Amino acid sequence: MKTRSHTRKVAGKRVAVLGAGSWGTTFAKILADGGADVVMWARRPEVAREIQEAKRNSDYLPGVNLPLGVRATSRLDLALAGAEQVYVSVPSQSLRDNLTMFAPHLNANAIVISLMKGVEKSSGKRMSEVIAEVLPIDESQIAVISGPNLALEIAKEQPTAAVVSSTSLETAQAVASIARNRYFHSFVNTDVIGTEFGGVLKNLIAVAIGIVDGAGYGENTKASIITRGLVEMTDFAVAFGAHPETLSGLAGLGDLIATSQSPLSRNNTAGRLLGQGYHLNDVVNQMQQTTEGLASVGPILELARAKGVEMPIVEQVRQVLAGTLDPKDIAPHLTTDDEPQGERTKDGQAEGGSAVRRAFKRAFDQLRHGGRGAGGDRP
Ligand SMILES: NC(=O)c1ccc[n+]([C@@H]2O[C@H](COP(=O)([O-])OP(=O)(O)OC[C@H]3O[C@@H](n4cnc5c(N)ncnc54)[C@H](O)[C@@H]3O)[C@@H](O)[C@H]2O)c1
Ligand SMILES: O=P(O)(O)OC[C@H](O)CO
Repeated sequence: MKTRSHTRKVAGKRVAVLGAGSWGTTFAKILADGGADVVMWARRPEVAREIQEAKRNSDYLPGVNLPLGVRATSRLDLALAGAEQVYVSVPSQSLRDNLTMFAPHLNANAIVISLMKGVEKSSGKRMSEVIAEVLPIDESQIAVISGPNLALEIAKEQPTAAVVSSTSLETAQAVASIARNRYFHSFVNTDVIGTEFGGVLKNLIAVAIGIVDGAGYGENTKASIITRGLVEMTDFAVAFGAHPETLSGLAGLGDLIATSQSPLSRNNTAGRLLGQGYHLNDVVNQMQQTTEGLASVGPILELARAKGVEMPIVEQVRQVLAGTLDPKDIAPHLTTDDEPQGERTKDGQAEGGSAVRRAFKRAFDQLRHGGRGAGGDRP
């Protein structure tokens, strides 16, 4: 009953999904099943044709039938004509060039939503930053979506949730009201930095988990990397202005659990192959889909260094990728040799003075005073 009335409310909202890989196609299904009028843009005409005519995308979502209402084209002008919301899902390293192509066809008032989980390798910028730089739109017209969202599970309509984040709460809510259906629930927040970095950073920890898995280690090792990995994610994101509670929400811990545990994750799979001893080039050649974590390691470590944030797990992932560390030696969170007894050797409740603790206090104060800028997952 609730679903039907929601579907009526968003029926006819014209939206575009740019990028027809596994996530773009799955997201088009989410939107169409929520009642929106969806047109996809696929770079390759044959992919657009298969979606348009057979309602299938067999390269990326084998065995999945798309809703009859999903249309597809390889012409950007047709995909973007009249679109009030534009969801972008291309590999992060191609975003800037793609945006330049999108710009002339974009409605001036459209909301642009990033579905991506990478940073630009050359600049270290988040996807929403690249969008703000290239497109002639206001910051309040930009949103990002992140969470525990393995495409194939969602394409099979297994229930999950995500966070829609925008510096404008109104924009986040407008997007959440469309990107929602009986199997996909969208929460909102205004912590764009935390939401985006959550999605980027969990990929790196998922690669680490894959490496230890491939090297033959068991659940204790993986659990300790997940736990200490979350600390690294939180320290990093908070140093850049994120709210710590966002990192313990769907876009942080939630996505970290999903990505670290699932064989469906490309990041986890790439890590496992590295852990089994394959060379990075062979792994990249073998992965036929976007593996954002591999490109994010370098820029994230550079950003971390600039802020004085320690990321021992991500650093050792870099060394495994570079071939300078044997995967069997990856357990940085457990090593205490040559370390001063300081923040790095602590776990759990930090003592006064840590960045995380200060940020928690800030966020709590903001919440207490009804601040709209808080993170976390809100209905
Ligand atoms: N697959 C998932 O489960 C999932 C879930 C959440 C977020 N994401 C994120 O979504 C983004 C896209 O990932 P995906 O899983 O759809 O990847 P994918 O590899 O399945 O598909 C990528 C798509 O982009 C196209 N493409 C490749 N190079 C391009 C270019 N230069 N210009 C335009 N299009 C190009 C490919 O043809 C393909 O259609 C990534 O940032 C990823 O982290 C993926
Ligand atoms: O397949 P991955 O590793 O890119 O992960 C997909 C999603 O980000 C999981 O939320």
